[in-house]
Amino acid sequence: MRSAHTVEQVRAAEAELMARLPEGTLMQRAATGLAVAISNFLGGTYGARVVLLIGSGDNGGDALYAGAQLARRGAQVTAVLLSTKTHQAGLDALKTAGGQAIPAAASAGVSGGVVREIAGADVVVDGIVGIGGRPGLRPEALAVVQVAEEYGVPIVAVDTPSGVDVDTGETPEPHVNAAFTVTFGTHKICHFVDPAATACGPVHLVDIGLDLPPAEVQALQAADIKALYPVPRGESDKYSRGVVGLMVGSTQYPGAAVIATAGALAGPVGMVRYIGPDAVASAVREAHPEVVGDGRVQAWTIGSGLGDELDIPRIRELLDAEEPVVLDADGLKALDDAGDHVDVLITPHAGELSRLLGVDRATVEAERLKYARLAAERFDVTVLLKGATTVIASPDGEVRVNTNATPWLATAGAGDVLAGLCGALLAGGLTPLDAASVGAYLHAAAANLASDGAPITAITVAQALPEATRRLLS
Ligand SMILES: NC(=O)C1=CN([C@@H]2O[C@H](COP(=O)(O)OP(=O)(O)OC[C@H]3O[C@@H](n4cnc5c(N)ncnc54)[C@H](OP(=O)(O)O)[C@@H]3O)[C@@H](O)[C@H]2O)[C@@H](O)CC1
Ligand SMILES: [K+]
Repeated sequence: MRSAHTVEQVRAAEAELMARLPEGTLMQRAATGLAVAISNFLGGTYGARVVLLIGSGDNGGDALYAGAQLARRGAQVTAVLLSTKTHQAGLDALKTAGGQAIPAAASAGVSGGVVREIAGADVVVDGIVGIGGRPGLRPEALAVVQVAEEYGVPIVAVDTPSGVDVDTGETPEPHVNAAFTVTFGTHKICHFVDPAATACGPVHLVDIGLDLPPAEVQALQAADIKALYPVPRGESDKYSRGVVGLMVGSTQYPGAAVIATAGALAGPVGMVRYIGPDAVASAVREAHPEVVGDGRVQAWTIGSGLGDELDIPRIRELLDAEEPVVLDADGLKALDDAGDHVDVLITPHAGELSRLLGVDRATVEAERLKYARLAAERFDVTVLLKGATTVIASPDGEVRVNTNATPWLATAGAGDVLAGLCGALLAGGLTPLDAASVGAYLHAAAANLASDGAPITAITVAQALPEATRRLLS
């Protein structure tokens, strides 16, 4: 499991640990981890040209000490000082190791010397701000970051890409887009939640020995997902493994029924029931002869591809019944904030969530964590907000993210596969939070297998689910 803590939690853990250790120990641990990561990225340090962008705080201190270590191993290191305040001991260490420091600005904009240094660098290290920063980049920082972008020099973010909102993952202002990020002690929320997560690139975690409380946001990994998956036992039969009912697809969108059924059949259930118009049911049985009709189920998937044919009173009855429900796509129109929906999992994309909450789509895209949490609380449901990183928020405030998706998964019908699969996982006995976590993970893993760098269709994702599950469970 990967955990992301808030800045406040990190500060408290840091204070507690620093009180027991000689001064500067944590920064040295951070700097060593950073120097190793940069050296690995460069494939060695001798002769490499490294530019450090240094802000006024300890984030700059980390970069300066790491720069000193790289300089001692033969790198040519230049610190660009963005503030009149600089971590003095770090700067002294860099100079002692043979590095140099220059101020960022000339009278108008970035000095020619700084442009030349950046243009010739193999890597730029962003030590502008870390967890003490406010969103956005000040003009002098923005100007040097733009020089690095212009010359295509990769930027390594120290702890966090400067300019992002660390505790929310929002990016309301200009920020660094990192080739990768090296963070310390624990992940921060910006590493997991988009749009900031995308700005981080891959994130390397350096252990500095912090003792941390339960995390605000968690990203389950393969071993966690494996532990949750409902594997049948010797005494299981098709009913005890769970039966999922699908109320999806329509004469308008018959394909959604076929695709969602494929997702459900690849889940852990013993049986799949389909309820819908005769013509659609025939299409489903033609594609999947094992599917049966109406009867008792342990969970429902409702909504994918219902189009205008949705029966809102009937859906509301099912939402108020005992069986847990995955509510997707058009079915979301039946959701109201009056009922008790603790066993309901909704699977909107940003546009659908924006309609549910009455805010515009761009706002939801920009503040994904906030709006996933808000919907979970308002409707008393678990929310799986689809996207490059999926945010899953439960009504009791627990938040998880799924980070293994491929952009190729943005294809018509992929959401139907996910809805069918999540329904099967609910019927298999998982809670909405766990069903969403396992569903999002396997859906993305299947997409990666199916795609392997090429375009995919929803059906090929469903077809890859058994192999993704096999690899997970083996
Ligand atoms: N905690 C830990 O466990 C460990 C932490 N460590 C490291 O320390 C880092 C935190 O250091 P920190 O507290 O000194 O804050 P940090 O982010 O360097 O700078 C804040 C200062 O920057 C300024 N400023 C604010 N916004 C700005 C902006 N948008 N653009 C430009 N400047 C801006 C503002 O100062 P001002 O200029 O306004 O006076 C503010 O005071 C952390 O991320 C990690 O790298 C590790 O060494 C070891 C373990
Ligand atoms: K940074």
